Amino acid sequence: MPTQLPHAEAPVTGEIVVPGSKSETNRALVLAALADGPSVLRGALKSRDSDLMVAALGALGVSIRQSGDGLRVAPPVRFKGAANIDCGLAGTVMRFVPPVAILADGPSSFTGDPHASERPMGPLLDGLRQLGALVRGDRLPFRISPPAQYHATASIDSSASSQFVSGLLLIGARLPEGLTVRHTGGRLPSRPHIEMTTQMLRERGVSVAQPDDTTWRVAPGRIAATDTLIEPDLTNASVFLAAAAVTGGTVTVPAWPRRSLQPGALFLDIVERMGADVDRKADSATVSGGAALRGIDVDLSAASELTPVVAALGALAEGTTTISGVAHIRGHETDRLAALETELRRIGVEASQTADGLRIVGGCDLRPAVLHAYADHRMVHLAALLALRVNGIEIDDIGAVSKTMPDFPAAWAGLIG
Ligand SMILES: O=C(O)C1=C[C@@H](OP(=O)(O)O)[C@@H](O)[C@H](O)C1
Ligand SMILES: C=C(OP(=O)(O)O)C(=O)O
Repeated sequence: MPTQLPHAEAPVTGEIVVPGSKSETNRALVLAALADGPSVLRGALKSRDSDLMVAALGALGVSIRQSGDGLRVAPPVRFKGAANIDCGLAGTVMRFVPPVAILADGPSSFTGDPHASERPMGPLLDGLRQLGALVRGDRLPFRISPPAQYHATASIDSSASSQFVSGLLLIGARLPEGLTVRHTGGRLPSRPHIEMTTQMLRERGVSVAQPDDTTWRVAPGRIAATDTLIEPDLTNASVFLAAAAVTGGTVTVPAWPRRSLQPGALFLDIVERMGADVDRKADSATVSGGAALRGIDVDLSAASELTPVVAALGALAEGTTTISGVAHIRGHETDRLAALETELRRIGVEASQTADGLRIVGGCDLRPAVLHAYADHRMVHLAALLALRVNGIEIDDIGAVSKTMPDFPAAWAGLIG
């Protein structure tokens, strides 16, 4: 049954506390599993992607339980091979857990949602083969047997996803001779996510060198157990801030970090360029809409997660918005370029794919429709933003938001009023 999305009868105004970052939560879980003792994570995300990560690490022998206001993660003496690890549609699970599985005492098998087998995996699995693992399959489902002897270098083409590099780097310190990862392909997307990986490793005492733009060297050694506070998810926060921009309202997100490697942090600059007012405080961010938004040219290579929300803003702005640098999002939860083109056209937006992005003509006459989510949380966010201005828009599967924010429908309804 499609769900009607709220229309804004008045400017959207309020404050919204968003849950923890998916990217940080799932990295912190993996690093805690690899650490030299028990760790505690506070502010961790609770959603389908983090549940899948908890279950995956549990299957490898990691103990993870709620303790007070945090998650206590205790690594096993040795990881055990897992009969079945369900990756769902989570990129962080399918790309970060297989490297951990090569440290186990036996083989592990990986499965996922039907569409998960369309997501690129080949370069990561090749990287694991270069480290000595035996891997059967090149996409989900696949099976991994740990190496008899570990090698210390992997050269892979990571242009389809930064997560291949991140996944390998996460285990580097635990290999007998450490690990050198080289990216050999074209443009590497989502570089801030790789920096998030290296920063989180360094925070845990791991030495990571980057001799050049496409090479990372992780020294062998211990990964220190930590007590970590996870930042709010700034990409999910952007959807709420965008609601202010498209309705002339004012929305504040508290606990916005002063400095963050989350790509969602870049949203503030983007929405400002489109004409909204942005107030960056030491511990919050506020976006206010006012005059009509204007279309912009924007390279989202560093922050491709933001493409659906920027596409929604472009559709509701005046003039043309051209998003570039995101060819690889054809391999995200769904082919996002095709999905965005199709769904925007369904309500009357002139949208067309380019070689590496989208061209969106704002100011078209828009009509309501039932939009499709393609199991993609961020396609629901697109529909929710469009519905604020186009009365009657519905979404076929609002449950897709459970991937990173199960509470999105209630939080959205609460804010829109
Ligand atoms: O490492 C991460 O946490 C992520 C990296 C990015 O993946 P890609 O490089 O595949 O875009 C991003 O889009 C994804 O949502 C999360
Ligand atoms: C691309 C995304 O997710 P994943 O971690 O599954 O790659 C996303 O959340 O936009």
